[in-house]
Amino acid sequence: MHKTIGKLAATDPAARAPDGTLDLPHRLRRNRRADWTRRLVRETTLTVDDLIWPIFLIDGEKRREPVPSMPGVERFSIDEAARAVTEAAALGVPAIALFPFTDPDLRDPDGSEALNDQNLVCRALRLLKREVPEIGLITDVALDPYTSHGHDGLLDGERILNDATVATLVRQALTQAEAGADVIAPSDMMDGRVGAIRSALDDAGKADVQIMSYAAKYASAFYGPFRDAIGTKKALVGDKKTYQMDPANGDEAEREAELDVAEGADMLMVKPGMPYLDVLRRLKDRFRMPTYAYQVSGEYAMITAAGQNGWLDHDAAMMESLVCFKRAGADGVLTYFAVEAARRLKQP
Ligand SMILES: NCc1[nH]cc(CCC(=O)O)c1CC(=O)O
Ligand SMILES: [Mg+2]
Repeated sequence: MHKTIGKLAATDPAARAPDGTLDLPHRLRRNRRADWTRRLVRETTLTVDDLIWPIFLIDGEKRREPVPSMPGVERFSIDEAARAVTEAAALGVPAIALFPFTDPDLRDPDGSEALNDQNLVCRALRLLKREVPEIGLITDVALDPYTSHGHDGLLDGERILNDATVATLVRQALTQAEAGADVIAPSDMMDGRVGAIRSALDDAGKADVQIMSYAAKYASAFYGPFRDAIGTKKALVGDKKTYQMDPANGDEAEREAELDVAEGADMLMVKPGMPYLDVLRRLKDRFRMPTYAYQVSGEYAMITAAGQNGWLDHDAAMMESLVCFKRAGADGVLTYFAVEAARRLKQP
């Protein structure tokens, strides 16, 4: 019998046997002593079903163009995208998210290319729906790939116009749904856009199209490489702090999510990922919604660059980061590592 049950054994001198053995009733290391028991007590698992792969699109044919600040990530012309997405689907990745690099000549202050049903995203949607029907297609709703000033909304001088932007986003969402988007993902952070998009989709006979809301999207420095990838970094005038959230705020994330749930969001997202795991946990616990984390471009760049320098073990850091999203409450992760991670998960 342990003399010390209920006490802190190690601080009780009586608990120490003459040979120095601690008289411990609880030894948490017992469950960790071999691989089989570690597997048996594991609380969360990452599977390929948890992975959403964001990809970048460019115009042209047979083109794959590296993104310098995201080593290993390429922009695809849509024929190449079909090839890459076919491979992702074969690995079991359930969904992809599409982001266009728009020709600067097609960008204007109103982002009108967003409403063109022949734009890069719409053409990719139609091709991918035909060639890879088994994968889910998620599209980003926001104007930044299409505006000459790089903002997600319409500007009046330096002011982002909320309600006028929402009207345009609704039309962008309908254009994407018409072209074959399965999930509309508004990333713009305008107030009221989820409700407006939901009712417009329903009125258009698109009640089956889901909405994944970027409910808590922060004004983050970690989006830098993404803005390189879609070519908005040089264009962007000022910053996005009047619509994206202050990284210092957590309660406000709950209010953002609460409104999006009330407006009809099917899924919630927190973005960025790793520095915001507390926000993820709060939203999951409070709303019990399907909740996703976006491991953004800057997070990808950090892990990849440190791996390339030999400063950390790339694959181990990648897999650890992904399982930690699950532990923090994510139902899935948007990650540029999706295909690499899926390949690793396939290994015996
Ligand atoms: N609406 C734009 C958008 N959608 C996804 C990302 C960032 C994704 C990433 O960094 O990987 C951004 C960038 C931004 O808000 O400036
Ligand atoms: Mg909101």
